[in-house]
Amino acid sequence: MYTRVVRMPEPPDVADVVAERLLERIIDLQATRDSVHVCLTGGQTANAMYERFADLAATSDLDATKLHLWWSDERFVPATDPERNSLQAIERLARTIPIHSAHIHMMAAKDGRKDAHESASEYEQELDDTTFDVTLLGLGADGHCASLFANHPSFDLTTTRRVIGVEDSPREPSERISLTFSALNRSREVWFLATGERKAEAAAACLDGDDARPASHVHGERATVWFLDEAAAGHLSPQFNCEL
Ligand SMILES: O=C(O)[C@H](O)[C@@H](O)[C@H](O)[C@H](O)COP(=O)(O)O
Repeated sequence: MYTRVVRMPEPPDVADVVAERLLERIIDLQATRDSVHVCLTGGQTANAMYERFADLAATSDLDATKLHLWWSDERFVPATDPERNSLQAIERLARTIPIHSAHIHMMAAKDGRKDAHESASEYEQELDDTTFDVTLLGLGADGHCASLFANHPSFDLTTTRRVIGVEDSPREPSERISLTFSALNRSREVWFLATGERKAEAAAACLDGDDARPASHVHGERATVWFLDEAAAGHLSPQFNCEL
């Protein structure tokens, strides 16, 4: 298992490079597999990447029938609320990619019948023993990833639950559903995406293994790759050399 940093000049370069590499990886895996499982994230950096991925996919050999999409976290709001991470990703990806609706594994929306905890249990069943081929994660300026926040009950390294309901999130909206560390770490590769100076301190701390930051505890079984623009890479220790 290795950790690598890929540094690029500007935020659009992060979107471009991650989209190209993700498409290439999925197409490679599809040559030998009936299903490829990608776990998506919310956030502005990821949204820019989904736009780019959709553009590239339109003229690629991607086989949408073999692609499964999952989410690392969701904002627990009504189904049509544009704040939903899944809606933001799907509206961008579905522009060019005809993904099977049965392969779009969204977390439940708030419908007044089940709460976030019950919905988390349902997602845990749907997840079953899935291992993600690639898990994408945004990084909060406080070092959170998915909806696992520092100094908050969601930051639980010992839970055996794989999906949890999150209340009183320090970031709006306050109710969420999140994969836990045990589910996120069931990924062959974890790819963090972060841009902007606001993320620089957290990115450096996580790469230095600061235990107090949730994102420090997420690693791919094979690889953990941090895709950063120069601003987000501004505080990294010298061992994380430039590489594209
Ligand atoms: O629901 C959410 O808000 C996210 O899943 C969250 O974990 C996000 O990925 C990071 O906060 C980074 O977001 P940005 O890329 O927008 O800074």
